[in-house]
Amino acid sequence: MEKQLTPIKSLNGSIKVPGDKSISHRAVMFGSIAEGTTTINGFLPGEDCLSTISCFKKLGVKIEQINEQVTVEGKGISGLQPSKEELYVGNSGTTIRLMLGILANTPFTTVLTGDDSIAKRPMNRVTQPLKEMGAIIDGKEEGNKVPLKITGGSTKGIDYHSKIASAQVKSAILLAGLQGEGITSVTEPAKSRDHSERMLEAFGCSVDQKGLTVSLNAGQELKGTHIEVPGDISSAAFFLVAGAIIPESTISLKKVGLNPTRTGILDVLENMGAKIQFENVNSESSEPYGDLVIQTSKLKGTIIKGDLIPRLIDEIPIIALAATQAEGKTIIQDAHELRVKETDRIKTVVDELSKMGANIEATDDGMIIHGKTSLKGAQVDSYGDHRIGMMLSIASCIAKGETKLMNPEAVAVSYPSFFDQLKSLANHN
Ligand SMILES: O=C(O)C1=C[C@@H](OP(=O)(O)O)[C@@H](O)[C@H](O)C1
Ligand SMILES: C=C(OP(=O)(O)O)C(=O)O
Repeated sequence: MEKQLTPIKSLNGSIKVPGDKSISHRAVMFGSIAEGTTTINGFLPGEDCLSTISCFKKLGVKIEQINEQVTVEGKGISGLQPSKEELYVGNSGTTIRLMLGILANTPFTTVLTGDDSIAKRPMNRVTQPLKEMGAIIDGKEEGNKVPLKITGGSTKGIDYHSKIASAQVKSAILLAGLQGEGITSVTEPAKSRDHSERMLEAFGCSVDQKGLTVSLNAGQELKGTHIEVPGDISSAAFFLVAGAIIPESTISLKKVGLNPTRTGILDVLENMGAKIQFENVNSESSEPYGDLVIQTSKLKGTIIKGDLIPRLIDEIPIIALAATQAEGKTIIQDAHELRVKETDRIKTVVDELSKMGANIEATDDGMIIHGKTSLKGAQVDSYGDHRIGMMLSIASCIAKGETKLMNPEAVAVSYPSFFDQLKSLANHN
């Protein structure tokens, strides 16, 4: 598919961005291995989270999903049944990596696979520690690439020191450590998102957090509960940047998740000079949220590196666009992880924004952007990466002339209502 996009004069109004993707995945997963019923409100009906539902249904879990409402009838991890077919995770790294952690303790064999993008993404970051814990895993490149075949059993606790700050790695190991025997600890080099830790506690488990180490004891049972999913700050990010860079704009974003392990984008935008107001800050299901109001702002360049990176990893494509509209130089470093997302996001951001006239160069672990530049319409491609598709759509709003976006349908992975919400805020004349 392709989509013709035209410049927008201003963006004004209020929207409720869809539910948080990380929290929606976990609510379905934890509900599926819990005893009793879990109800979820605010679920993200994006393709990635629907893949998670489809995988657990194949493992025999009864799940009913109507738009943002989900009911999961959990029967405990021992209630999962072998799937007759392979589990297809689509485009979703979170689904495959966290499921591997869960399947490390099921006494049967499961085959997992995904789309062309998943086929390129490294899995040894989870399969290697899970093998050490006792799971039997085979796959391409010795268990680094799909399809992967996992036979679970009784795992043993591990004291794992991860080289990368990854919530997917941390969560997979903790989920494996919940069953079997012993204590499981994961230490990371910087703090990654802590939704699993918070939600495990909401499901009645005890999780210990000291500095960069998270530990839990095996033999804990999850109890079904109710989960309220706040809006996804990674989705809100597109409108935060759009509001800041499109003239005469004021956008109010309702009930956006404000977990401090996810709010790096707010710190960066404020640092760049963006005017953001916080309203109605509250908390539900152990996750803070609030309304955010963003106005057109004069931005300046900044440096983004170190411990900040895991707090905004998925927002870097849209931050790069903001940097093209900021006075001065923006440097993004320590972001090697971008190379192994849905696309190589250093390459796709630099290639596609360059086509639109940005002054942007790739480095090994990030990029350097010189602003402020006027962008021009061009033919650009999401390459099937939802975040690249949405970033380019926002870029088209400020570009001179028409932009043709190839593969726009990718946005449905995390934000099916993206184009409708953009339209609802847009003023073209
Ligand atoms: O745990 C999660 O829900 C996620 C963790 C991050 O990946 P890594 O764990 O690979 O950093 C992030 O990029 C992804 O979109 C969602
Ligand atoms: C990297 C992402 O997701 P995942 O790893 O779950 O595919 C993302 O949503 O930007």
